[in-house]
Amino acid sequence: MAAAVELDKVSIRFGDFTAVDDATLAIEPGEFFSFLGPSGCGKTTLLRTISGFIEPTDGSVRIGGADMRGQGPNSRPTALIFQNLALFPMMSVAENIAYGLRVRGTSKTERRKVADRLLDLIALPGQGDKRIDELSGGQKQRIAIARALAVEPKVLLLDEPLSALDLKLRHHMRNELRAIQRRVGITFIYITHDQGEALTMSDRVAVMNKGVIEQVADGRTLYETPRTAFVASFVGENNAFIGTVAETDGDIAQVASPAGPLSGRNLRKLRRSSEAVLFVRPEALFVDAEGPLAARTGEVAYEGSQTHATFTLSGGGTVTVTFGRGETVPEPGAHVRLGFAPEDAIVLPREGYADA
Ligand SMILES: Nc1ncnc2c1ncn2[C@@H]1O[C@H](COP(=O)(O)OP(=O)(O)OP(=O)(O)O)[C@@H](O)[C@H]1O
Repeated sequence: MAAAVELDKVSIRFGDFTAVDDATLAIEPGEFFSFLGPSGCGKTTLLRTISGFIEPTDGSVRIGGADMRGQGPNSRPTALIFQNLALFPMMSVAENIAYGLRVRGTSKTERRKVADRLLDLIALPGQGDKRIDELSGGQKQRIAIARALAVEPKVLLLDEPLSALDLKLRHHMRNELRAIQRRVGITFIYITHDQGEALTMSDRVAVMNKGVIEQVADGRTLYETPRTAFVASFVGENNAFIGTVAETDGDIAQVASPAGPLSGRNLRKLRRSSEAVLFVRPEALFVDAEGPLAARTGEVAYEGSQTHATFTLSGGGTVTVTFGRGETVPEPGAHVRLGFAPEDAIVLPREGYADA
């Protein structure tokens, strides 16, 4: 089967500015796929290119195997849901859902049937006669999804659809969206700058930085084996040590950093003298009398099952450490040494790492 959406060397330029640089990837049918990156990294531009509002400057977009060049948004098998949902307040819920069908000339009876079926799907059965302003934010969100699904797109494109909702509802809607996607079985392409959102919902995530797709992988892979310093710092919390590779030994590299020599997995096979960043996650650090890092305990925050503590390093800089239940957490002000297993740290090229 052809991929649902393929990007082949897609670049998008606005004058001299490159918003998307040489993007190549294939999104599978039925996949929940996210583009994740900070504001301005090119996510929306890429989504608008897939939906046909922008033509790529170079490269091509294929949907279901067909080249989309010259096809406008209305002739593509995609539907786009914006941040601002643009539901029609004067129409009932059912009329909103079936709006796209009315435009296509579908009969009233058929429209009602489709609306009722979609209301079941989004877990709002029998709500078709309500007015839009009688609904909660999360319900409106689901209506917008039902309205997009009514025209039976092959691919649903979602542009930060949860960003206007409060935190609790946003978390709830993550599960809802994922459940709806499983039920309809079509491809969802989701863009967000919220890594929690991307990681919890998606089969795979493309992490973007300044117009470049830096890594495409499932959430666990992004967290455990990031390919670039940007991905390591953007996905999940991480402690970073900038330095130079002093030695390599098999899969391990030692980085000379202001905090002293530190060892981690040399995933990108960096050679001696390469500029590097060693990353170690807060949960991989622990108090260790023999550890390489001399530190003074700063703030300690108890959060039930975990405790987060910050430490000021004697070589400069701070690190965050997560302690599990039952682990002894040093008192604020206490001088300790911290350590970690080299297998739990990653050494990556410094290139593109902003926090210099
Ligand atoms: N029509 C345009 N003309 C010129 N520059 C543009 C245009 N559209 C987008 N850009 C620029 O391209 C870059 C990427 O924009 P885009 O909206 O794709 O980012 P984004 O990752 O979706 O960010 P956000 O999360 O803030 O929406 C930005 O620097 C933006 O200013």
